[in-house]
Formats: sequence, structure tokens, C-alpha cells
Amino acid sequence: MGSQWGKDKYYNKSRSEGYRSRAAYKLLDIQKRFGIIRDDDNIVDLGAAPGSWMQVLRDMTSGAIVGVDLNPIAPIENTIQITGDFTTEKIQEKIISHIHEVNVVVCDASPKLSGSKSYDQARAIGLNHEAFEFARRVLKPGGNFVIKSFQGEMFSELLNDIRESFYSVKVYRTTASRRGSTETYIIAKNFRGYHGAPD
Ligand SMILES: C[S@@+](CC[C@H](N)C(=O)[O-])C[C@H]1O[C@@H](n2cnc3c(N)ncnc32)[C@H](O)[C@@H]1O
Repeated sequence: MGSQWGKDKYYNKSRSEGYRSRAAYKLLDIQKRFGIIRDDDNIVDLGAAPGSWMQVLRDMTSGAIVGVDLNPIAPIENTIQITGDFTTEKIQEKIISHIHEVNVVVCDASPKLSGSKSYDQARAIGLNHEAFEFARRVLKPGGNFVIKSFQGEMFSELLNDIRESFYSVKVYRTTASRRGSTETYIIAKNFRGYHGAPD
């Protein structure tokens, strides 16, 4: 198998350092560059399975951490795991019931790929919008939001929407992303506050 999908250096590193997936290094890289998490932040992690971002987050903050995924997340000490679809009202209410004030929302969710590029892109951006709306609803003013997206159709529209809600927004491709992937992270800092649903 070639290096694009094979067991690359991040896979091996994650095994030896006890992380559940290589994705851990993406969040570590983002934190190093952008300092999105403070040491007492309460955090919601959307699309969190198998849980490597939650492992990283647990070392970054003493605050509450709630992770949600369609697939069950094996327990991580002092965190809450929810199984379900974060785009539904029921699961969103469940998340909120566990966490008093949300300082940071991170979202590494991606839909299952169908193989059709434009269909997959539309679904990914649709999921991004759902995560963004949830973040707008729960974040405290001044809070931060990090989301995985994919360069392509409708990306710039999503980015513009996020720019309207945060004072600082950057687009970042981590060195831990696989070569050739269009995966891109949007790092949005300093939430302006919720002013109702968009038009
Ligand atoms: C790349 S994985 C996340 C890896 C994770 N950040 C980690 O470090 O272990 C993407 C996850 O998004 C989840 N996902 C996709 N759509 C979702 C939805 N609507 N609700 C909850 N989870 C979702 C998938 O089940 C999958 O586990």
C-alpha cells in the first residue's frame, strides 16, 4: 500500500504514544499554532470517535469535555461520551445538559464517502453548516471554534458565514493531514455572540 493510505509515520507515532488515531497530531498542531484551548475551557467535540482528540483535550484543560459520535466512543477518564447524531435536536439537548458554559467547539466530523466527489463535498459542507449552527447556539461570546472542512464547492460560502460570527478566522492545513487530501481546518477565534438564526 502506498503512503497515502498506508500506515505512515503518524500512524506509528500514535500507536507508540497511546493515541487512538493519527488525528491526535492534527489537534496538537492546531493548538501549538493557534492556542485555541485555555486550561479551564469547557469543550464539545463533534464527531469524536474513536477519541484521540478527546485524549488530547483531556491533557489541555481541566474543564468539562463532551464528545459525540454516531459510533460509540470507548470511555476516557473524566469525559462524557454521547452516541448519536449531533445534527439532531435530541442529541444537541443531551450535549447541553452535560455542559454548563461552552468555551470551545471542535468538529472533526466527516460523512461516510460515497465515491461521488461532488455529492460527498455537498454532504461534508452540509455537516459543517450544522456544526457551525450548533456552535453559534452554544458558544459563549469570546469562545473558539475549530472545524474540519474540504476545499471545493461551497467552501468559501461556509468560510464567509463563519467570518461573520468570529473576530478572527484562519484557514489551516495541518502537516498531519494525509498528502493529497483536500482536508482543511477553519480556526475561528473570539465568537461575537449569538444574534439569532441566519437569514
Ligand atoms: C475522522 S473521524 C473523527 C476522529 C476523531 N477526531 C479522533 O481524533 O478520534 C470522523 C467522525 O465523524 C463522525 N460523524 C460523522 N457524521 C456525524 C454526525 N452527524 N454525528 C456524529 N458524528 C458524526 C463519524 O462517525 C466519525 O467517527
